Amino acid sequence: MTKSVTLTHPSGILKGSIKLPASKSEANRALIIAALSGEASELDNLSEANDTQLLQRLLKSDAAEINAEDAGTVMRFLTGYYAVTGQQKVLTGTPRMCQRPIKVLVDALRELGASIEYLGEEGYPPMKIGAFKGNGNNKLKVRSDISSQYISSLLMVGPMLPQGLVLELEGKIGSRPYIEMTLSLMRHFGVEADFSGNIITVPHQPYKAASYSIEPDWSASSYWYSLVALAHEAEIELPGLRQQSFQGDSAIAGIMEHLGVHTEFTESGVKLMKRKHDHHFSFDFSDCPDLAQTIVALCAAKGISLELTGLESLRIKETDRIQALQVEVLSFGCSLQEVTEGVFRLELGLIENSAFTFRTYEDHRMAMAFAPLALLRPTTIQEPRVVRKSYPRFWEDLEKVEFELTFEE
Ligand SMILES: O=C(O)C1=C[C@@H](OP(=O)(O)O)[C@@H](O)[C@H](O)C1
Ligand SMILES: C=C(OP(=O)(O)O)C(=O)O
Repeated sequence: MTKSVTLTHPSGILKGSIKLPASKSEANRALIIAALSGEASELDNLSEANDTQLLQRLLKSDAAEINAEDAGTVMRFLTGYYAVTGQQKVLTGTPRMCQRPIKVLVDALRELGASIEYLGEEGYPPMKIGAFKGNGNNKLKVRSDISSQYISSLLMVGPMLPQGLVLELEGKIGSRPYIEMTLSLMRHFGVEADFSGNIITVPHQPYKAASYSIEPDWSASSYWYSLVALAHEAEIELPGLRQQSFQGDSAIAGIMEHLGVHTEFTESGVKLMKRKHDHHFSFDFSDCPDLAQTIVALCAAKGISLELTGLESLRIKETDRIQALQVEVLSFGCSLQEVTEGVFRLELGLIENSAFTFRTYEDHRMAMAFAPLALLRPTTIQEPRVVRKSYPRFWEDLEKVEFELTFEE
């Protein structure tokens, strides 16, 4: 197992065109919908991300025990899929996955007529899924302030239910663009759905086979934005990204106008160029939680004071991301504190270290958010293999723009 990678960049000048991995969020929805449609859909540009490769394998597997590893979408989407198609499966994951809550989804599926039994702690994987008695209630109230993945999982199986599905979302709607992405892909595969106020209605109807080309991953693009912001000079092209995207993380383009990167949308994708940055930035990450780590690392490095809200879901992701950030920003002499409920402030410090070392907490985004700092100092990232979850070629792509990498076994 590779222990660490140390990165340096001799010139600080970045030029090149990078083929990003495809979005694992889009891919994993398209795979579930294609499996539910029962017809052959043509999915182009499926992600090489482990989360997508894993779901592809699991959907073909007839094993009784299914391991979703550390992939939230795989765990949540397969729970809905197996429950409503009545497949008898034991569904488990990594030790961390077994600490990520799933009660809201399981309660909703049980009301719809699913039989699901917890094999460990109530409310958490592993679970045993059994027969589906599909005459349950189809009008449900569901909390939407913990994870949008529960809602997406329910929506995708909605058209298969005898009476369809009506969801009333309760509480704040976190990660809303991911719910919209689910509905957009469902519509692409021929079903109608309505999202008005906090009510989502999905009538009973068949999915239709369709072809779909998965867009490159806007979340992965965020690391390239950060690299451009930290470089002396830069011109980076990211082919295939679309201005009209299903992905909420395309918000990175607007955010980075404040933090030192201008985006030009071209016929073939985007071109990133350096520009002046603000000295203070405030942002609500409720719609795009996966961008928070990139922005915290970048602002700490560039000395941009930062106020963040909408971080509630970060504590139950691959790691407790707030805690991980609080520890790692100490390398810059910075501190990340909750100043009033839900409001975090990054207090700036002095960068005194001659080199950086960052821990990654089994979280791909910790590795990729902090790697760009190698443009300032030699930077060591521990457990670099974590990137395989969403962006397995991340280290090779850095080599393409002349980073020098030394792996330690
Ligand atoms: O539906 C999806 O594809 C995702 C939804 C988000 O999770 P939450 O809804 O749990 O915030 C996001 O953080 C995750 O990376 C992918
Ligand atoms: C939170 C993430 O993934 P998931 O919840 O699907 O494991 C992520 O990729 O940042």
